[in-house]
Amino acid sequence: MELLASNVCFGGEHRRYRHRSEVLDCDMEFAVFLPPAAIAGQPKPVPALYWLSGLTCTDQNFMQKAGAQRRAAELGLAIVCPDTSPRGVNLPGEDDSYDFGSGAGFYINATREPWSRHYHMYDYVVSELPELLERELPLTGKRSISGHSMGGHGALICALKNPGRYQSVSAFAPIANPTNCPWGRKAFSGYLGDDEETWKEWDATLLIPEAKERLPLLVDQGTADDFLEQQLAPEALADACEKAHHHIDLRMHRGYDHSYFFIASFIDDHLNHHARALGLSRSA
Ligand SMILES: N[C@@H](CCC(=O)N[C@@H](CS)C(=O)NCC(=O)O)C(=O)O
Repeated sequence: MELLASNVCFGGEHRRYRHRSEVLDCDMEFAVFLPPAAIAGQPKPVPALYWLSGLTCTDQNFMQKAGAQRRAAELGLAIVCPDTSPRGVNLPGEDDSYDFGSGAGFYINATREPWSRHYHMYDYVVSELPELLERELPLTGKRSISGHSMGGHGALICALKNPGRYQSVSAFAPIANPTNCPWGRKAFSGYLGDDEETWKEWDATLLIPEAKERLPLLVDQGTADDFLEQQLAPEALADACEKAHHHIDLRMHRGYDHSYFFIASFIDDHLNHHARALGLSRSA
């Protein structure tokens, strides 16, 4: 992997890299924050939080706007931010809308042509990227996962579908029941085709009853989020959890919207949640 940039930040380092992804069949860029412990004279391997961003984002939105580095540096936690879709693959229509194609990979594996040639973001974030980073960087191989909106849902399905792979999971304003909202239906019909049966394995709310591992879900949602009613439906996820006795801490925050101002306001709670599960000693 090729180092594109690095910035010292709270005694740690924010780095951007480019690499060739085999599962996406294109070059990808991603960002990593390494806490001071991982870059000191004798670097000590640290666990990693994978952050999946939402529609229109790159690896940079979270790194520049969430303000997560201060607490991550204190905790000794690395943060990995992948991009949100394959890039530069020149599929017809890939840049036509903000909620499909570039910037909108939905962290699923497309099965429908032409998207199936590149759009395997699920395999990328669950397997290829961690395998690469755990080879190349001082990471322990212990992982947690979180994200926002499309990426909040991505985090939920990555954890629900892979028992034992993550120590903890959380989400900000996830698209909680994508088979039942316009963003999700557009993406799933485009990437998976018209047979809605095939959509079910990619919907967190529908995966809850079958979940093999009972990781508690921490979900934060703003009440002034413009997408809350039409797209996000956290109550569908909470209902599914209640029926299946799956623990969920759904926190509704009055007045907060869908932006990174909301994420920045509560990111420390999420970092502490993950640090506890990862056994980091300075966790609150
Ligand atoms: N129509 C909106 C939807 C996109 C949107 O709100 N994206 C969220 C994730 S779903 C985001 O994180 N945007 C980038 C940012 O705020 O930095 C737009 O294009 O601005």
